Amino acid sequence: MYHIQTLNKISPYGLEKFDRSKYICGDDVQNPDAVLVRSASMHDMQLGDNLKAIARAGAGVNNIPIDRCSQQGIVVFNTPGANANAVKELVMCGLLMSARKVYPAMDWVQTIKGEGDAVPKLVEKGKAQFSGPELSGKKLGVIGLGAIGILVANFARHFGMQVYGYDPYMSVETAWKVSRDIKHAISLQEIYENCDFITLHVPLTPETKEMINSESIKMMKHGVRILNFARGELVSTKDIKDAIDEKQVRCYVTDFPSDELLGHPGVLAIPHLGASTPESEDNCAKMAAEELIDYLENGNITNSVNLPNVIINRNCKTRVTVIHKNIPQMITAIAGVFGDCGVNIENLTNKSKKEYAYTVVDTNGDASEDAISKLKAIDGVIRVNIYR
Ligand SMILES: NC(=O)C1=CN([C@@H]2O[C@H](COP(=O)(O)OP(=O)(O)OC[C@H]3O[C@@H](n4cnc5c(N)ncnc54)[C@H](O)[C@@H]3O)[C@@H](O)[C@H]2O)C=CC1
Ligand SMILES: O=C(O)CCC(=O)C(=O)O
Repeated sequence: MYHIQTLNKISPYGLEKFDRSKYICGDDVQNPDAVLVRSASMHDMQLGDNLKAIARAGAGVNNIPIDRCSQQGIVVFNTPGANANAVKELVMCGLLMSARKVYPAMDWVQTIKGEGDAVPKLVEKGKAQFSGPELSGKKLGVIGLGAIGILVANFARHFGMQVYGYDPYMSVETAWKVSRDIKHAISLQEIYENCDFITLHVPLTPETKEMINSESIKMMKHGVRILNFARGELVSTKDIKDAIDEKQVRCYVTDFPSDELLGHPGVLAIPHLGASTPESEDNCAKMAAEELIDYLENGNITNSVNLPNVIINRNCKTRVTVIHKNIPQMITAIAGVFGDCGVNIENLTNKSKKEYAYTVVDTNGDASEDAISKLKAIDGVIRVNIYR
């Protein structure tokens, strides 16, 4: 039996992918083979020797200790694009709310309850304080043109916005999806200096941490509106609050509230709802479950953030997979063990990702305990798995 520990509420649509004759799933599972997680932080968790994989039902993996996982041979998966439409739709809502003061206006209108026939008159009198600009004709800067950023950029054109996109790491494949009338910004400065609205869609990395700070805000247009549906740590809390107080920033919409931000005028705080739709929760859970199943049962890797993607049909008696450091002589050493044990290799695949590599060996022979011990003893080998 495989044991899957869930760390958050995971859609049943995903959980039902696990065949109950082979899998035990639950939040109380001990010593799991794999973990299925959404936003729960795993940084302080012990990663047991039996743990082979972690699947993040979502995009951001900053809640997972990736380096520690790689060192222990634990494959970390995410579900690229599976929640992008949900986030895009809430970003559109955020754009409108940052401009049209709908939220404070709805709060205010409740205060005139009980005024009887005077309500319509009071509405007409009171509404002036809540007027806000249209999006049409305004400039929107999208930072990060991945699964979400592209959808946001392409959709905002339908509001009549002029869209600037910035992403120095964009692949050619991704570039094909960007609408032709989106202006390709060649620097962040170009976005900061030109845009009335700026929306962040980058992962949290050492490079992006607090990228919105007093220096970057200084370059922006007076009265800019900033949206953050990516991660709270991308924006310096102190600097954004100061900039709002100085009216340099008109509104900050964030899906990542903190105590310091809640209640601050000009901050629209949403409780991390970007991906909270049944459709996106189903998509993410299904994709994450399928990734785990194919890895645990076949050693195939799809959508890993720390190891290369390797998907090979299994039509041999035995598959041995080796997670190892991406250093010279590894393939020779691994193949040598099979040769020394008199086992013929039918198929050998090796792929690498940065400092780590993955070798899949298919054979019609058997992998003896002796062979497995010898593989594990090779300098640079981190983990060996056998699939029969
Ligand atoms: N609010 C929510 O519920 C959700 C938030 N997120 C957050 O949004 C982020 C983006 O999600 P996806 O679009 O699905 O990820 P993605 O991986 O498809 O796109 C991220 C893009 O950012 C670009 N990028 C990386 N570093 C950059 C930099 N320094 N400057 C400009 N571009 C840079 C990458 O090239 C990539 O195209 C996630 O990492 C996550 O933190 C994602 C899903 C739901
Ligand atoms: O699972 C969630 O609700 C959060 C989604 C998210 O932040 C992500 O996918 O990066």
